[in-house]
Amino acid sequence: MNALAATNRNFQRAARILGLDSKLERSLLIPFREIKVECTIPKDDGTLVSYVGFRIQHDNARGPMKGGIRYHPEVDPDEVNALAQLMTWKTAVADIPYGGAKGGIGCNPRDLSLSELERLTRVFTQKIHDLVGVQRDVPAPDMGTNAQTMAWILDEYSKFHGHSPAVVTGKPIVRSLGREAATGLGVVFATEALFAEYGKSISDQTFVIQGFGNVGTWAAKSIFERGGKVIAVSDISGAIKNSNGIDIPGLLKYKDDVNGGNGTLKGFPDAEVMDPNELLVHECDVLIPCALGGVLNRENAADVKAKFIIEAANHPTDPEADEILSKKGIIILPDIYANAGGVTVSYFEWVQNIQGFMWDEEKVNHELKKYMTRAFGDIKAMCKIHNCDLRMGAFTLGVNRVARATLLRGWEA
Ligand SMILES: NC(=O)C1=CN([C@@H]2O[C@H](COP(=O)(O)OP(=O)(O)OC[C@H]3O[C@@H](n4cnc5c(N)ncnc54)[C@H](O)[C@@H]3O)[C@@H](O)[C@H]2O)C=CC1
Ligand SMILES: O=C(O)CCC(=O)C(=O)O
Repeated sequence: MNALAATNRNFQRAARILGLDSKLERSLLIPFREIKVECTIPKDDGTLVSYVGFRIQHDNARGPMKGGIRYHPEVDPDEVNALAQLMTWKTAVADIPYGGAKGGIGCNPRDLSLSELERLTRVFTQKIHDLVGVQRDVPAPDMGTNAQTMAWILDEYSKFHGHSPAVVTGKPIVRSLGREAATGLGVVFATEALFAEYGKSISDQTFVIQGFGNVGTWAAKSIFERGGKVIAVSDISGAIKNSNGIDIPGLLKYKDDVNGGNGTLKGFPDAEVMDPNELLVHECDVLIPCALGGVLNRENAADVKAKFIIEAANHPTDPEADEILSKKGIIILPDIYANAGGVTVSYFEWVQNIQGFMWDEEKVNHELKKYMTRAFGDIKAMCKIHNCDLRMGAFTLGVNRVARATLLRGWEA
């Protein structure tokens, strides 16, 4: 099922549970604005190459729209639309004063040099600068982008509008303490909130992680620091396993030492190579997808052996897989809650930039834990009211908050 159909289906199930009026339901589903731009840049050898960039602004009933920018070959309007919609429900679940948006460029960042990536980012910013803004739409990193990308956007945007640090979040560490780690650390705080219900702790569980980029590395590091055993990980280059637990600091150092920090886990000596397709169905307590959407589907769901799935990636579980996994009794912590740590710390960064005042990292992480724990309690309350699973608990929570804000603001033009 494509990403948009899957996301719409979850939204519609929540709308039905909440008994939303059909006109309100339709209005919440249609994006506020869809932007599609051509981005042509000269390559380093002087030849021209054109890419298509998107920014889909889904909803702003609760505040400025917010969400990452993805550089990936599979970026297309349906995928970005689904991701933008998920941001609307996610910011509402986290109860931060934002709506939802997402952007992306259909490109493979690994095939572009640093200077080509900079030119592409600047051209994209020139094309969208008058439609984003501190109180309008605030981008951040996602797959294939990082703090450097955000610094270029800030610089380019500021040429048009004056210095505007709060126009993007996830900026380099000098401007944003804690944001780089936030999604992965938030995933671990979310897991701890879930485990509290089951009397479990990170240190007595085994973990399998798909994707070893921003989210996967920080989740793995935080799990390792708490005594959890990461027994298999994968990235675009392949998958590795070690039933005694992978030495995560060693793997991070290995990845950093290869290719100036852009390395992969390929060739890491203290683990066995495994089939990446086997990784998702590997025997473990907790499976954490941290890469692409739709990786758990009707082809592999029946074979999943994990007891818990923590959705660090956006929409990693197809609705068909959701049904199969639920019937097997596997507990799924849904994306719009599990990976909300990133946007929550983005919110802290935005607040600090607007105030011109910087928090220390201890405060950032303390507040992050508070927000993640509170949101879990709010989701559980919805599960109890509507007698539903955690995904519908999170969706009904998010959709209800956005629907209430929409109705309070009124319909008149
Ligand atoms: N960066 C952030 O703050 C947030 C990211 N997310 C979601 O988390 C996921 C990962 O994002 P990031 O870590 O930022 O991206 P990233 O670009 O830093 O890392 C992605 C990782 O996935 C790996 N990967 C790509 N294709 C793969 C495949 N077929 N099999 C296994 N691994 C593969 C890459 O090699 C890389 O290790 C995405 O779904 C993103 O939307 C969600 C919330 C916030
Ligand atoms: O930090 C942000 O604003 C957005 C993060 C993001 O794109 C996501 O949560 O999927």
